[in-house]
Amino acid sequence: MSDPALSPVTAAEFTEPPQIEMRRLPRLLGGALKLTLAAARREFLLITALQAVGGLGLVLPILGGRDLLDRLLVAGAGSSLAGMLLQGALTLGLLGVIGLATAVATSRDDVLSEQLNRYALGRVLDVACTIELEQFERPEFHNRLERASMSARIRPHQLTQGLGALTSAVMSTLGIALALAAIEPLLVPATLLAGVPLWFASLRSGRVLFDALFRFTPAERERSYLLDVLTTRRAAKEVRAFGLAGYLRARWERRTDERLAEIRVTARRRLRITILARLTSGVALGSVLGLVLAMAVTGGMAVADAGAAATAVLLLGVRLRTAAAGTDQLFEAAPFLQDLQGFVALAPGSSPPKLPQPGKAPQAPMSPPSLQARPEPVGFRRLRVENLTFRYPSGRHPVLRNVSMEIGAGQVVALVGENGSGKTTLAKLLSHLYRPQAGRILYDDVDVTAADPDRLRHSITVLFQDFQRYLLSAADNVGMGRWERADDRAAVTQAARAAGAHDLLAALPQGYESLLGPEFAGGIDLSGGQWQRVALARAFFRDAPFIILDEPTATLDARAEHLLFEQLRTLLAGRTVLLISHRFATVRMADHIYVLDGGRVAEHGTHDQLMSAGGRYAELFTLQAAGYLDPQPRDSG
Ligand SMILES: Nc1ncnc2c1ncn2[C@@H]1O[C@H](COP(=O)(O)OP(=O)(O)OP(=O)(O)O)[C@@H](O)[C@H]1O
Repeated sequence: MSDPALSPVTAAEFTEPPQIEMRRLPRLLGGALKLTLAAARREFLLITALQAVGGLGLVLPILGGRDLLDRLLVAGAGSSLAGMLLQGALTLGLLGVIGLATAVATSRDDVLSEQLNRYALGRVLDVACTIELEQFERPEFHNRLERASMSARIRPHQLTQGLGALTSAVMSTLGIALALAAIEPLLVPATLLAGVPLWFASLRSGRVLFDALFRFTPAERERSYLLDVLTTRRAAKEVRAFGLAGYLRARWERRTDERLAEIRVTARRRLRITILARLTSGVALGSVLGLVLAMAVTGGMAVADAGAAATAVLLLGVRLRTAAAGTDQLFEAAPFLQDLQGFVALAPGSSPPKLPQPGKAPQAPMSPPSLQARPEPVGFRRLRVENLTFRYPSGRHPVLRNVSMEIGAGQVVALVGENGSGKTTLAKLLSHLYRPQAGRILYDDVDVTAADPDRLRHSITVLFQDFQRYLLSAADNVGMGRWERADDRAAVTQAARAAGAHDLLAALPQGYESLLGPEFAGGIDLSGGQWQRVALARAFFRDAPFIILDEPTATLDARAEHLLFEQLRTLLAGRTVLLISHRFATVRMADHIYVLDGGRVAEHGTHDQLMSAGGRYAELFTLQAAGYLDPQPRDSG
């Protein structure tokens, strides 16, 4: 999705740091300004106006000060004290107003920061939620995602701070320049020239920082990963059981040392740039002050004028520094924002999923789940797969080669094969999570290989081996199978019953409202098999006509597994089921069985046909069955 506020400068794959060219800067800053206005128009305009008041207001105290000095020197003791006091009070009053404007601007800054953060992170989420799953297989995508997430958090705000500081500095510079021009116009361009080295330094320094962080993204991701392993509950028990904490910690420390070294080098390079720029700027400013002094000494300028001019030149110097601090921020943020814009441009045209409206009755596009009902399959009466070939982006060889199969609506088809033979991958293709490089998927002779996957997935349920454990309420864990009608408590309970999870969930302290997972206050953890029942309930609750179950009973106890498969036919009657399982006792009840071997279909048929064929299936079946039989008595002879 292209966001007008984040229109891409370039959406190319950034394997190299993007180049920021001077001619692109106005466009980039314009884009960033649009982003700010889209995210927080009111807050931004208010803050900018206050900063402008703060900046422009400086001119009056300077001119007021010069007037006071003039009166004192010219009129001496004869001048009116009351008039002078009034003028002094006015000047102080103005300084107060300026201070107030600045204070209010600062106080609104936190809100602005949060609004920008939300908006920019929202655009990052637009990409993360809608981009094809395949991108998550690519390290380059993760590098970009990491940078975009980091940039979204801090860079838009940094940009507005830079813009604010610059606006304020430009306004006050303008004010002081006007005051200086009233004294001696020549001094204005001479003083402003002193700002040029600072401006170039900002540009260069920002670039140096971005290049360093760009180079460091993969290492930084590794560091974050190690931190994650060391700090999350998921990994904590294995880290302890294997005594890995010290080893992993040392790796994290090493990566951190490398990062620190890189940051030191970068900081030194940036410091060199800054020192050089400040020296050049300081010399230029000193020369202007020398000129003022010379003019005063040679009588070219009155003493009061020279005093005010010197003050104005010094103040201008300070303002130029403030402006440089602004441009520092601006040019530091610019390449990161360009990178972010490129990432945001990756979002496909589809809109992000709609969120349920609080308090609004959820729409129910599907009929309430009635697991005993026999709805006609929505998608197909016959699904055909023709010569499917698929390779993962990071893989060297195809994982599936010329796979062809057929599934009739209402059938239970099983996929078996050894570890790594491609079963889960085929399930991912059939649920339209990935697109094959070759071959077709046909619904009743209609090629749906390139159809809108979101629409197709509406009629599919997939329960993966590594299903999610949502740290939400038990009811949510089930209801998220079809969030649009997650409030339908009767249906949630029905799905939980079908999956053998109802008694367990009803017995929790707050029943279905109990929070699952102990990471949040009041949360309760479940056993592996109990979690699997909840995941199965979620799959049932989805109530889709085509159900893909990848090892749905891997962690269920023998009784639960037996019960489930006893009931499966009844529970899922009328639905098409693709069942992946290593348990042949389960597989044998399928209408048709496909055996995968090294990414190819090695054989297929009914259990009886495959057993009579005496091929791979018969071999695996017999091997497993032998494990349940009494061992052969040892030959004592
Ligand atoms: N995301 C991935 N990127 C690269 N290769 C992958 C990816 N996922 C799986 N593979 C590879 O694809 C092959 C098939 O994996 P798949 O998960 O489909 O096998 P499977 O038959 O389901 O195995 P299992 O019985 O162990 O679940 C394996 O060699 C695996 O290494």
